[in-house]
Amino acid sequence: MTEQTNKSIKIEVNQLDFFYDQKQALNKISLEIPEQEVFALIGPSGCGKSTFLRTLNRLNDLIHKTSLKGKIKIDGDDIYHSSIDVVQLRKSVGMVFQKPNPFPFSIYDNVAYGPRANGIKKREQLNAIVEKCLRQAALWDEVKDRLDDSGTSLSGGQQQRLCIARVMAVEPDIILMDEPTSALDPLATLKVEELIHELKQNYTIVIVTHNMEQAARVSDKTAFFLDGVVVEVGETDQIFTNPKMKETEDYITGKFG
Ligand SMILES: Nc1ncnc2c1ncn2[C@@H]1O[C@H](COP(=O)(O)OP(=O)(O)OP(=O)(O)O)[C@@H](O)[C@H]1O
Repeated sequence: MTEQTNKSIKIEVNQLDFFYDQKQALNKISLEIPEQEVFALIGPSGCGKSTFLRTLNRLNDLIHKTSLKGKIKIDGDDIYHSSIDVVQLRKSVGMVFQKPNPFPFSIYDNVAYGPRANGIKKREQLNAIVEKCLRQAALWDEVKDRLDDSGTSLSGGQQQRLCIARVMAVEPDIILMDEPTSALDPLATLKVEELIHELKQNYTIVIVTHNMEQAARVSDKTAFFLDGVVVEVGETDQIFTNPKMKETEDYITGKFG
């Protein structure tokens, strides 16, 4: 829940339109996402939440025949400007997917992969990064004696925390999460939610979730999407207890979606 409201704006989205070929999936989205908060995106299936999330690290660029209008600024820089290094952008805007997707390597190598790719070769340095990230991901105690085991040998919830550790190892500022707990059981979900709460001290987090209780539990601000439009955005408490728009109320009370 919100502790303070005077944080600086990390991500500024202005009049964003997004198209898959001729089909418009996002329509005039304008949002401000403050730093070191959790920002939830909710709305019925197909309303554009994942599309929006992927515009923030330009992952949609990889999809054929897509186009975009409007502006997205991160720390004041237009991330679609021709001078932007997209590889660097994706390092600073990490992503955790719906289904845990560890590499078929050891637990250690999953976390060390990004730092190694960035040129870090010294074993002690890699050891320190691996331990720090696994601790931050609240996984260290469960895996410290089996770092050489395959990442895929972990439980689903552990795999998702390993993926979060892997993202953190490249030192992003922003972590995007696309339904990160939808494949997890309630206990594993709780652990990941606790982790999200811890992580916002250091990161700006944008999370897509279908789980209304989860949005209410973990986020500071919430945007309600419908048919590619942001119908309402505000403090999570307000959205869930006193929504201004009828569509928001109908959705959060389960009347549709
Ligand atoms: N790769 C794609 N090519 C063409 N259309 C797409 C593609 N991905 C998404 N869409 C369309 O864009 C619209 C928004 O989809 P998106 O996946 O962003 O919605 P969502 O709110 O995340 O849905 P869900 O909650 O089901 O994951 C939908 O109409 C979808 O069919």
